[in-house]
Amino acid sequence: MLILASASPRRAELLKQLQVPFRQVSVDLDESVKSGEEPRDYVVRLARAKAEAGWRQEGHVDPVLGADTAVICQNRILGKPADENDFRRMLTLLSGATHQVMTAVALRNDRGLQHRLVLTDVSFKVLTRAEMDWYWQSGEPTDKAGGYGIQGLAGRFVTRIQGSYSAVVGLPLYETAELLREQNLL
Ligand SMILES: Cc1cn([C@H]2C[C@H](O)[C@@H](COP(=O)(O)OP(=O)(O)OP(=O)(O)O)O2)c(=O)[nH]c1=O
Repeated sequence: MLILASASPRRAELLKQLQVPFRQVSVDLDESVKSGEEPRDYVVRLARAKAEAGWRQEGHVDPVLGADTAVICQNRILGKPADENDFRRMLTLLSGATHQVMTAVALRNDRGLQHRLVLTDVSFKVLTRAEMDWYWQSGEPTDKAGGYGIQGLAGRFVTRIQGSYSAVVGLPLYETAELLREQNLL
């Protein structure tokens, strides 16, 4: 059975849309950025590392999917906010601007390790202080790259998206289906 190497409930929900049976495991990884590493290299490296870690952890038998999402603004990688100040710093960068969401998905099986990288542009309205306060109070930002979730309350801040909605939420469905089909898993 396919394995999703992710603790994210959102990724599991998205993968269900592909109607392939899977089980979910979590893997523990160092997610720090290497010095001088380009954002796209970083998300690809992490997605591949998650798939590889799952493959090793679960005994090199079942195919394993891993994914990683990062929000890139002014060539800076915004991870999950460490605290409220960090959240405000991130939302101030995103306010009234267009940023890029990078999601990589990787599939490891006995034939090797494949991946896809998906880039999506997301534009935000100008955010007021009151909107930032309200959004922080909701509790939603804490576990999300860039400090927001497009699928939740922050949906109202998004004026435009160009690319893959499912990739922004955490798992690009078209590209994941493509990877699975190539390996005769779909
Ligand atoms: C930008 C954005 C991110 N996110 C989420 C997707 C990811 O779950 C998370 C980015 O962190 P990740 O480190 O990619 O993933 P994760 O730690 O949640 O799960 P795992 O490593 O176990 O697979 O932010 C949203 O849910 N909505 C959004 O609009």
